[in-house]
Amino acid sequence: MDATVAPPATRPGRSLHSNPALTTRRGTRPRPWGPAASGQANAVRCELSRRPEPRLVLRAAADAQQGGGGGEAAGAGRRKRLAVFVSGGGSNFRAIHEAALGGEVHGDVVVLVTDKPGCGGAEHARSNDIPVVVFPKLKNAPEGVSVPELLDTLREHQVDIVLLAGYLKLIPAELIREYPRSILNIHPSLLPAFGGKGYYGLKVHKAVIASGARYSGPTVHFVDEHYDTGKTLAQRVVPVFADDTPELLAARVLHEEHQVYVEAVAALCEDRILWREDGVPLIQSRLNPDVYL
Ligand SMILES: Nc1nc2c(c(=O)[nH]1)N[C@@H](CN(C=O)c1ccc(C(=O)N[C@@H](CCC(=O)O)C(=O)O)cc1)CN2
Ligand SMILES: NCC(=O)N[C@@H]1O[C@H](COP(=O)([O-])[O-])[C@@H](O)[C@H]1O
Repeated sequence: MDATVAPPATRPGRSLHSNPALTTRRGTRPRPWGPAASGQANAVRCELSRRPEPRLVLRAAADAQQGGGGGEAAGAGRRKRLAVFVSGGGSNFRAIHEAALGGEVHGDVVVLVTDKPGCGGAEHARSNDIPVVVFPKLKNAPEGVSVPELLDTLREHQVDIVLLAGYLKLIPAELIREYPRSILNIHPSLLPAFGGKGYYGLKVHKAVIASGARYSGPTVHFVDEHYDTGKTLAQRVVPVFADDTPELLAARVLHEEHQVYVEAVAALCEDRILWREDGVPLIQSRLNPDVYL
């Protein structure tokens, strides 16, 4: 499918989602977020600035000669088979698993991969009869599999989509090639800021606070050969407060992670990811196919 979408002016009757340029209204002093506010549901008052929509030339993943979601209409197609990679507690894994069981995600977690077989994510998998595979093979995890063995295991489970959820090892290029435009990661900062080697867990939030940034939030991105350099698919924004600790900020970001990752995974499972001409992936709204997020 190659849908060229012209600006609204020439397309009466259909409106595209305007990219909101969040600006405070002239003369309005931005109000503080959250607890510092006067108890109202405060946010910076914004107005949508309607700019002429850029011409969107969109292609479904299949049409872009890539793997990943096919070209079926949104919501069509069989349930996707998911592999989730974790290294820690696995709260994002659990959010995705619960969304799959509850019907929000049109897929099923069929295998859990971890470098830490005793971690919370692996425990959750075992208690839900989801097979656990250890990767990579390490001194303290001799039961780990090699890259070819991992690929064979994912094929045996007929995995369609790979989801990294707090996994702390570099995904090898062989896996990237096997699953083009079908591997997602959740990172706890607004990439490209505060990403790359050494940026994981509380280290990310410590760096954000030390930088003086006033906003942070999670990024869902496609995975390429390097840490955190793949194409951004979705983000959420949270405030950073003056008295924040890394733990407080981590909890605020994690809450948003659980929602934005489930939304992104749901879109990938329903083939609602379209690729803009310049290579940026967009989520097609489930409610209105003319809206791209
Ligand atoms: N090929 C890719 N592999 C992985 C990606 C990716 O984008 N491409 N994302 C990471 C997840 N991640 C950030 O989101 C990330 C994880 C770990 C590190 C890191 O510096 N790791 C340390 C080792 C830490 C440990 O073993 O305890 C390191 O490599 O020295 C950075 C970013 C998952 N894989
Ligand atoms: N750079 C990778 C990274 O820092 N990932 C982060 O690890 C945490 C895992 O939590 P979870 O195990 O509860 O999902 C999450 O905050 C995730 O964004």
